[in-house]
Amino acid sequence: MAKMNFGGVEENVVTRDEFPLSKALETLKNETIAVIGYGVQGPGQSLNLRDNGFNVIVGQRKESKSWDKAVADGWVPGETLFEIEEACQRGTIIQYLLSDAAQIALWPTVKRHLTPGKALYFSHGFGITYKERTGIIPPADVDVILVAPKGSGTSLRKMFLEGRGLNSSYAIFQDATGKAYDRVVALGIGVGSGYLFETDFKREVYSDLTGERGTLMGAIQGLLLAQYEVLRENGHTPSEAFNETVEELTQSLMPLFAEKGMDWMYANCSTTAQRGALDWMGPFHDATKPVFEKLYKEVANGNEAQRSIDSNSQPDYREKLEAELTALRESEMWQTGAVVRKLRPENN
Ligand SMILES: NC(=O)C1=CN([C@@H]2O[C@H](COP(=O)(O)OP(=O)(O)OC[C@H]3O[C@@H](n4cnc5c(N)ncnc54)[C@H](O)[C@@H]3O)[C@@H](O)[C@H]2O)C=CC1
Ligand SMILES: CC(=O)[C@](C)(O)C(=O)O
Ligand SMILES: [Mg+2]
Ligand SMILES: [Mg+2]
Repeated sequence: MAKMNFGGVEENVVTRDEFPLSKALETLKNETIAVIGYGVQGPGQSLNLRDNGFNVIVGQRKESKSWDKAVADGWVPGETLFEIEEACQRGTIIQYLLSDAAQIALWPTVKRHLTPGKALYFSHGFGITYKERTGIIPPADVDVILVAPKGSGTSLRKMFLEGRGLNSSYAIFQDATGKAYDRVVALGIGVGSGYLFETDFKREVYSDLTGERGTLMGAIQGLLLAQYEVLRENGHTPSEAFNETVEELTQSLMPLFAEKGMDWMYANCSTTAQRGALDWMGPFHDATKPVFEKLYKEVANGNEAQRSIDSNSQPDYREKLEAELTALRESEMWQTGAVVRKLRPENN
């Protein structure tokens, strides 16, 4: 494990140099990795593992679109693709990648097949951390481990195919076999992680729920919408409002701070922009910090988890989410976005 200095703070990380793919393959050579669920993370992780040469099978409900997708991706029914229960029985490592709500429903099935020495793997600290609400309490004689890619399974796969890697955190909740560390790190490398950083299940889920509700998804949606509305209410065209709010951000400025940091973005903008942005950073920070504090509290007290369990356990949760996403897609702002994307020269 390498110690790295992050802005003055030392952390344990695992890099591909110190734990290469060859070592991961050797570590897991006698294991059957059963990836349960073929939604977003399932395809990304299982396909990367397969392409990396691991012994991997998929478990998915037969009467589902995801089953058909798995077949289309080359998983063979009866050989590498099974009903969930059969995959759990065959796997020595069970990667539990159903939606967090479905993990509660299927837990009795999975638990039956957690015989001594197997490993139970999560990509989210949810089920274990909120165990009073989920009922997910693994037997004591299995390893319980986590690799949480910090991004969508779609990006995990795309970046793998581009020869890149998405960073992941890893954690060990229970080391029954003495092999949990090697197993978790080998799996983290195998699924296509960039580097791995250490966490525990609770810190993973608290930070993840905060991040996706915050800057990664919820906060950015709210922030962009607020600016777009103000520009529109003051007579600016959709084209101007969208370009000045979203297109310039994703196409010009975000790539700059992705490449070399926020200061690099500043250095490549006008001194007019730099002066104004540095001045307005403060008011935006002060206006949003209390919202982030409230959000973190709601995560830590379990309310956010309960809301998610309650809504995503309803039989029609997919239809309800889809209706909300349709409304978002059909809003003026994102209809404008569709046209703006179509007008990108590379899309013509
Ligand atoms: N979506 C992502 O990219 C990320 C997800 N995660 C975590 O990975 C895990 C999997 O998440 P996703 O891939 O988003 O899951 P998902 O919402 O795409 O669902 C995965 C699978 O669950 C199955 N499923 C749903 N309800 C079911 C039921 N009642 N019975 C049987 N199967 C059912 C679906 O058929 C689907 O194949 C979760 O713990 C999530 O928090 C972590 C990082 C990113
Ligand atoms: C993609 C990711 O890591 C998220 C936003 O946390 C999730 O999909 O749960
Ligand atoms: Mg996440
Ligand atoms: Mg998440």
